[in-house]
Amino acid sequence: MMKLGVVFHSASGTTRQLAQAVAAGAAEVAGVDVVMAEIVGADIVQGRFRNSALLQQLSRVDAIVFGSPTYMGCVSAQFKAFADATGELWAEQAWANKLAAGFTIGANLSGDQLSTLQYLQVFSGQHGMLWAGLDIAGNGSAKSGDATRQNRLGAQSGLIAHSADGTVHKTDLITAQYLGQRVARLARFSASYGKLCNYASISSTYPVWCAFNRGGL
Ligand SMILES: Cc1cc2nc3c(=O)[nH]c(=O)nc-3n(C[C@H](O)[C@H](O)[C@H](O)COP(=O)(O)O)c2cc1C
Repeated sequence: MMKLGVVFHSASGTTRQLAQAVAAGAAEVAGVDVVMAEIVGADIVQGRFRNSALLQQLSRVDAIVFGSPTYMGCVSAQFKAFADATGELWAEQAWANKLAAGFTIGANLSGDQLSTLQYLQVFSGQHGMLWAGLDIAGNGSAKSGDATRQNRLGAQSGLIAHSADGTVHKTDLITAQYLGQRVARLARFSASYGKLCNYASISSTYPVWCAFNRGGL
């Protein structure tokens, strides 16, 4: 059984709704178990994230989707406290070759959410993780040609969402669900065809990778 973790912080609930949608999408993929890990303020003592059980849980998953609201153009302080607490895991590269992806939400349409996604991508890179973005062209699903117009804000390095009033847009939830499903499928693919350990092994699995991208797997 593959395991996919969804790690997120949410103060007023919108990021949590996206996290739940990511989890629901991942859970649709057969053979994938979802581990929800919420970063809460009580786990931060004198500025330091202290929930070692949550960190241990993540060492056992095959893929992690990170979520944070955009605060002042980056992740929230609570998410950053969690990230800083992974320093020892970084030193051991304990999360190397796990898949990673991310999502964020802001109150403004262009409220610097991309900067948050880019931080999540750099954070995953520091851990030697393999980043998966969205394979949906902006404002519409090229894959299915459906009418839901997924990825309405057009970011492809991950999901960017927007809520002006605390209500999460239906399309953002559908896109979050798709992101969870995609990462879960990639994790299962990676397990079936051997670990994507380095660039060389990615090259050697390239034909299979293409088949996956065409929806063949
Ligand atoms: C301290 C603070 C800073 C924020 N900074 C930004 C920002 O830079 N860009 C933006 O679009 N929204 C910003 N927001 C709005 C939040 O990102 C938005 O309300 C989000 O939906 C909150 O997520 P949550 O419901 O999961 O807590 C900020 C909110 C707070 C409280």
